[in-house]
Amino acid sequence: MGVKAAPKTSKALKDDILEQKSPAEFFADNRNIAGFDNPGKCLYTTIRELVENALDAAESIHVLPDIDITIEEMSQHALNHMRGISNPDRIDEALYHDFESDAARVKRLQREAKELDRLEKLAAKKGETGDALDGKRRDLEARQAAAQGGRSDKVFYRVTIKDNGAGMAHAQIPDMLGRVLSGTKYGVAQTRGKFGLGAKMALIWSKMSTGLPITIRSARPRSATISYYKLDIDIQKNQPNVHEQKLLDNLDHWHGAELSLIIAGNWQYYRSKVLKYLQLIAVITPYTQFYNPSDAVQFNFKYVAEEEKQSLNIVFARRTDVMASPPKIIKHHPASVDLELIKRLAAASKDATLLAFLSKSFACVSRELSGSGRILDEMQAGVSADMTPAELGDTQLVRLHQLLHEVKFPDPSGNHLSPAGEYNLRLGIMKEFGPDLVATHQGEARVHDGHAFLVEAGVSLGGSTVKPGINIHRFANRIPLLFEVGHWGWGGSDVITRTALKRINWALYKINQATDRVGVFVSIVSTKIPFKGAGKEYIADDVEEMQAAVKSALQACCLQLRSKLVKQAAAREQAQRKRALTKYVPNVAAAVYAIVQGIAARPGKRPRLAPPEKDVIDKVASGDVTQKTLATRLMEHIERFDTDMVGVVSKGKNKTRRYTARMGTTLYLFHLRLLLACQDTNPYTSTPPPIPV
Ligand SMILES: Nc1ncnc2c1ncn2[C@@H]1O[C@H](COP(=O)(O)OP(=O)(O)OP(=O)(O)O)[C@@H](O)[C@H]1O
Repeated sequence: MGVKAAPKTSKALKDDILEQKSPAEFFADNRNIAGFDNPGKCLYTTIRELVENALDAAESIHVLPDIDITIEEMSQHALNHMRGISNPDRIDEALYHDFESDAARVKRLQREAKELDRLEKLAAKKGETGDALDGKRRDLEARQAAAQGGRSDKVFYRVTIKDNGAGMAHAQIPDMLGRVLSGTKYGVAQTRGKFGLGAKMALIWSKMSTGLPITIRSARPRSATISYYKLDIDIQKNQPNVHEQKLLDNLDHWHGAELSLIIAGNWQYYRSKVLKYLQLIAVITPYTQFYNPSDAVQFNFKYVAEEEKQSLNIVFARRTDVMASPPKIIKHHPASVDLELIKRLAAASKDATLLAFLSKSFACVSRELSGSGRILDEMQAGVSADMTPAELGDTQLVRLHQLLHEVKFPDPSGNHLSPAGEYNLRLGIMKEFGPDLVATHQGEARVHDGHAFLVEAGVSLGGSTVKPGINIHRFANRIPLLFEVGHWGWGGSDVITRTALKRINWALYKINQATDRVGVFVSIVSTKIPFKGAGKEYIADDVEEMQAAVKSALQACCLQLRSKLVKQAAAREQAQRKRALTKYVPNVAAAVYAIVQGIAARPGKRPRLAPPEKDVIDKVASGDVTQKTLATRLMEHIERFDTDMVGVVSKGKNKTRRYTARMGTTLYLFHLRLLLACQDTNPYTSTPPPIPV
């Protein structure tokens, strides 16, 4: 049998081209992973990332944050001028025409709008929020505006954010801001930042959209100098590219950081999201202020448009200086470490024995467990107590990993976390939304994957800017989450949204989820938030402990509201009852007075009466009791009866109604007899007469 000839097509056998990408290149190619989807979203996420760094920096040195945010609009024309590029006139306009005719485009957009309306109606019917469709709606509106001759010109923005935080060490600035995946927040601590990515993504976007570098001014507390840098990032090499650096005199003893960069964006369609984000930051951190205490300002937000009338200057005023206690860095809990981490910790450890390594490197490993050598005895695998961690072999490390996950260590307590606090949350909600009622609750610390987490919730009712229905506001490590609600109809699911919409029976708490203006605020803090994606936009609904914690925090708020609502309803009913009865008092007093006066005017034909009725007739005859006296007595009776009713209202609506009806009958038929007595003293100071059924 002959050997088969190799196929002629040598093309298929050529080696595939092997390429490598730096982390910066990867994130530049996949910007959406980090929340940099389109120009509008890029502008929003840039502001968000820089504001969060500013807040982290101020809180890390326990200084009340003072943040200045300025967004300056810049046309392509102005940007070209800045970059020294001329703005030539177009020679051949036809080159710029679209292939789709204007009429066809308008028709297509109308079709898309109809489809979007249909999807939104469907979502509303299912009781789902329309957040998942928000982006689509905004995108469509942008295209509609462009089709109708709106502003289609690319717009650029200079974003400048200045804080009064810890600043950065001069030598570290290039790496911190010009090397993807570098940062100071990788430890086990609750921080807004986590990945060492956000500021670099803003820089990558500025490089991709305008090619301009970022400028940085920064000073550490008590530093005599201010570091000044102008740098960009070499995306292929993932390394900073410093254009200019110098040290300036710090004459004002300033500390903090000021970052300024120019990026493409779309303010028009992301304006509401940016303002909403700042409003929610003000809810969850209502304690920020200008350094000058007389200037009670939290955020100073300035939008400078090319046309003066479109500019904005918004101040989010501070309400309190009660700052949340700062989060603490803790050690790894044994249940949270993976094999790789154990290897790294063991290799880096300088401890002389394994016992010392276990008790010093991990949280919640008590002396009783590590000190007595019980864990080491359990390890077996040839391990002895006097070995150093660096001497552990691969199999021994695997065994240690297994043991750390199998032995029941106490849970982390959660006192290293920094929740906003019920006081701050309530204040923030009151200040930003002005609701009629608000209830807040902070749950107990719970644990997921060896990391403690805490859920705080607030539920509000009313507020002039709140839409009817359930309005959900989500926070994670005190960052507002505005996007990717994770709709189950549109992929994914978010634990807060899903719990509020599907796991709470609002009617049980006397809340109408369709018509009442309900604000739901849920904040989760942890050393590890199980975010889906580097954009940190939502927390998946697959962690049972978290579902349970969110649900119980919301239920606790709802219970508080329920009792307030019941009391309010009782007070309202009481007022209504009083109004209804009071209305008849003048007529009844006049009618009764006329009858009694008639009897009094004919003394011979008076019925045989005993006191107190006889006394009344005598008093009417002598003029001591007038129509006014009767009216006053009736009013006193209504007042007194209502006071008695306060204790009855909690017995249920039907009982209250029956009681009210009886009271009306009593008042006008039976009690009249006694009213007529009209003694000098009020007859009702004694026990009221029995009420006829
Ligand atoms: N305003 C600032 N003040 C002080 N340090 C800052 C400031 N901005 C950034 N930094 C430093 O630069 C580092 C990198 O910031 P970057 O935004 O890239 O990532 P991160 O905040 O650590 O994490 P994440 O990507 O999750 O936001 C931070 O860890 C911090 O040490």
